Amino acid sequence: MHFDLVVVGSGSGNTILGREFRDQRVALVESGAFGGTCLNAGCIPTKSFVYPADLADAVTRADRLGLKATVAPVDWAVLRDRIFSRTDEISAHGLEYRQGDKWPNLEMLTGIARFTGVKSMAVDLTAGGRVDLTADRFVLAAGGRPVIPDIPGLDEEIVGEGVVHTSDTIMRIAQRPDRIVIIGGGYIAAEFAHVFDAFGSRVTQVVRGSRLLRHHDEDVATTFTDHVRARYDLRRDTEICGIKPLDGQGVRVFLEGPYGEATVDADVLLLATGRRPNSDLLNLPATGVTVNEQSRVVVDEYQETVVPGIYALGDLSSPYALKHVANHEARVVRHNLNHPDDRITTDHRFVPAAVFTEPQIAAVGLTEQQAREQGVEYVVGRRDYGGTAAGWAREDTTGFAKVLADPRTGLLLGAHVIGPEAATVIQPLVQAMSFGQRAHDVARGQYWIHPALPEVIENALLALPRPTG
Ligand SMILES: Cc1cc2nc3c(=O)[nH]c(=O)nc-3n(C[C@H](O)[C@H](O)[C@H](O)COP(=O)(O)OP(=O)(O)OC[C@H]3O[C@@H](n4cnc5c(N)ncnc54)[C@H](O)[C@@H]3O)c2cc1C
Ligand SMILES: NC(=O)c1ccc[n+]([C@@H]2O[C@H](COP(=O)([O-])OP(=O)(O)OC[C@H]3O[C@@H](n4cnc5c(N)ncnc54)[C@H](O)[C@@H]3O)[C@@H](O)[C@H]2O)c1
Repeated sequence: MHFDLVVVGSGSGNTILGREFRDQRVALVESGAFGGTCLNAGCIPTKSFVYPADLADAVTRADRLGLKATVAPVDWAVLRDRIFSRTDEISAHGLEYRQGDKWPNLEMLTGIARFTGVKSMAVDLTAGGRVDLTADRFVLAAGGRPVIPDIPGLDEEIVGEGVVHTSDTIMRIAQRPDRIVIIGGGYIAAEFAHVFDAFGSRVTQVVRGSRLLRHHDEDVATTFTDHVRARYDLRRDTEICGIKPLDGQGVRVFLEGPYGEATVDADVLLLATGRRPNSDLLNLPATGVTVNEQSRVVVDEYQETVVPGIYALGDLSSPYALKHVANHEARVVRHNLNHPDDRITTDHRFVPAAVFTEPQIAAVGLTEQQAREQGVEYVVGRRDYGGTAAGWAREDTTGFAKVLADPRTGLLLGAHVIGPEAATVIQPLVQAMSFGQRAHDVARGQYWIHPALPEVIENALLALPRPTG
């Protein structure tokens, strides 16, 4: 079969195939659940667990506000089914839509794609059999998957099947675990530790280093780590020496840390030790597409690989494994496929990110450590949520906003927020950086609704010294 365009991956890749492609012969290949990670096992289900977890956590801590309240035992199955009944339906409808009458020019192939030669591909169909195809152009949007760490006693075969899970399977488990061990100190670990702790599980989190979220600004990471230590059992500077599934009784985790050797028994073990691109599944050398040291597909500023006509996007190629980045790159690729003589470039200048944990964390631009390491001159403005009326209302004692700016121009270099609704509160700073607005202009050139949370941003901006240039 020959196609004008083949898209591999139905996550962000699915958004490529708009109405402009109705008169072309196109194929969409997907090996897993239609709609990709964000819909089926990523952003959407996790945040749908995080929101009720935020509510439960707020109730548990409401006594500081003078409110006596408790959370009844959480009905995990009800929560889980509310979330997945919606996402599974969206996934099924997406697949039906692509298979249906509205797209007679589209071949929906369910199976694993791999290159067999230059611009030729085989798809091993899930239902059995194989389809061989060629195409003028390809979009590779095959995403990534969890890394399974090398731990003595951990057989990859058992991951997802009972007691050992990754983010791919943990949200669909039959019941809420009474005890969970989470390995890793990044985004996924932080978000699930919050969810399970808020729902009443006994959480033990194991990290190799001394700080959680170590790529974040040090002040934020330290504040968050201290907050977590007071909330659940955090084992820092600790190695996992082995695991042993216990017969029908969960799992035993062997640890070695500053306190010596220890064991922790749990009903469930969650591996949250990073993700890797799926580039190894595509047999890329057959078509000449290259990958870098992190196994990410190499693309230029147009999202094109070294092979003309083969584009890549999202977690497969991007240094930012974030859905808003994959969406942006997909828009760039779609434009460039449609306007080969007037292509646009990807803008990765100011990529924001948020960790939906408690307290929420959001960041954009340089951390203070990066500014120092890169020899970038900077000044800092920092203000606590507790110094604003909205912070008083919440009795907030941990949150703050911190901004870094160029001392001469007053242009923002970075922003870091930890506290209530940080992911929303930071947005004016993403805007300011994207449009080249100066810190003092942002602070004083507009009204800030009183008494609302973004006043912490206004105050942090005003805490910056006046630019000298
Ligand atoms: C638990 C979790 C929470 C997250 N939360 C957030 C968040 O809050 N905010 C945020 O911005 N990002 C979040 N992310 C990251 C976000 O989900 C990803 O960045 C985004 O989904 C990547 O989109 P993509 O299109 O590149 O890949 P995907 O959505 O992963 O799509 C790739 C698709 O390709 C398919 N595929 C792979 N190989 C092949 C092959 N050989 N043949 C055919 N099909 C193939 C896969 O089955 C998959 O469906 C989260 C991720 C996880 C795991
Ligand atoms: N809110 C969001 O935007 C969001 C949420 C979840 C995931 N994501 C994306 O998914 C990516 C993957 O998330 P993640 O949390 O798995 O990765 P991560 O890179 O954020 O964190 C991985 C953690 O695992 C630790 N680790 C790695 N190997 C280990 C080992 N062998 N033993 C013990 N610890 C080990 C690392 O030190 C680190 O603390 C993120 O980087 C992010 O881009 C985003």
